Amino acid sequence: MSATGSTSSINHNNVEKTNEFIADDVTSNRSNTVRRMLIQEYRKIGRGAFGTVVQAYITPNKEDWYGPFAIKKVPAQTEYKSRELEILRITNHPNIVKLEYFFTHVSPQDHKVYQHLAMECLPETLQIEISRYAHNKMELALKHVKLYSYQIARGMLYLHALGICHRDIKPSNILVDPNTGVLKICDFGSAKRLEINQPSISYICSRFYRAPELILGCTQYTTQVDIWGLGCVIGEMLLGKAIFQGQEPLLQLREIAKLLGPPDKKFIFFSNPGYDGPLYSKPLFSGTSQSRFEKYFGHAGVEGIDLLMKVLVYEPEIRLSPRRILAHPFFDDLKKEQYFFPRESTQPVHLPPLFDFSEYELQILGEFANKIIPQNEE
Ligand SMILES: Nc1ncnc2c1ncn2[C@@H]1O[C@H](COP(=O)(O)OP(=O)(O)OP(=O)(O)O)[C@@H](O)[C@H]1O
Repeated sequence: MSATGSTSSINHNNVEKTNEFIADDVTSNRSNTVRRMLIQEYRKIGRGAFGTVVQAYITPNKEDWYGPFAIKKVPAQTEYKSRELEILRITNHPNIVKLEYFFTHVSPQDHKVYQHLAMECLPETLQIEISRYAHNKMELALKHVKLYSYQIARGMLYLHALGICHRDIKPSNILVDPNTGVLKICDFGSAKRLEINQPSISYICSRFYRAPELILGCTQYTTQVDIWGLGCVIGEMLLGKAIFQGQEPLLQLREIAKLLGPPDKKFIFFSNPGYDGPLYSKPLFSGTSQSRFEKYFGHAGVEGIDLLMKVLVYEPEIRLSPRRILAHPFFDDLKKEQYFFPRESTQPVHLPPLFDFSEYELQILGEFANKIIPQNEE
């Protein structure tokens, strides 16, 4: 992992740099100090709708090197309002990607100003991890599914308590280190602090992971839209592919109805009284939705199926909250065992810290803390 904020021990001189420039206003997110620094970029590690992400090291004096960082570059002035910097500056949690430095720089290519966010760098995304297993016709071990799902829920517990809704939960926005089992939520480009009675746009979130109320055009949604995304991500880890693959926006609801059954008319009305799209009110399968969950997610065991059935529900108020998810028996194994086996490894590795809750988290958890923290850690 990265030697962030301190001198890097990694010899990156034998890796070929792709770009180098000086930035005058590099602000440290930890200390708020502003310094002139040299930035050396090594390779592109991501490209998204709004910008590119490169791996880079930075130095104030060419002797002390910091990094590697993942530097996300996004145009500084656009019509689209990104609250990413604002949100990353206030978050501090083991399951949220850490912002280390930020600065602006004019691109020599298009002469536009780009915001640069230098974050801790993790080796992979959950999307790559899932597709690697699927490609080899293998399943992600249930222990890994539990480990990753738990950490996403813990990150959400923290974000949602701050009122922050991520609004784009999907496997490519979840970073993982498969060797240590550590997971961090990234990409706060769509995130927003939701306020009661303040409308927000419903056209957010990538299609396969959109909560039903968003599909219906609800503008008074809550942070529970992220919980739907978490359910989709858990399902995808179990199945090896996205569980609801609608070919167009409104067909997405049909895919959901194929697993959950038809949406209730009341739910549709409360989501958006003006909705005039397809209702999918006829059952699309025979038998119960429980039997559908069992068919698709049988290998998640009784507890896994129970958790998914309580997370993937139409009504956001009934969908489990992050603390109820953390307290679900599906995660009991993580409390009992101390080790896991990373992919293709026969050497057990200590699980990352999962119960080192801060005072703030303990406050949010309230009486649930007793159900979540293993007895021997209290
Ligand atoms: N801290 C990081 N460490 C390692 N890789 C990262 C990091 N941050 C981003 N990436 C990589 O860059 C990709 C794009 O990053 P990000 O999702 O933040 O950009 P985006 O422009 O909002 O993308 P999208 O439009 O796909 O949501 C990620 O999917 C991931 O592969």
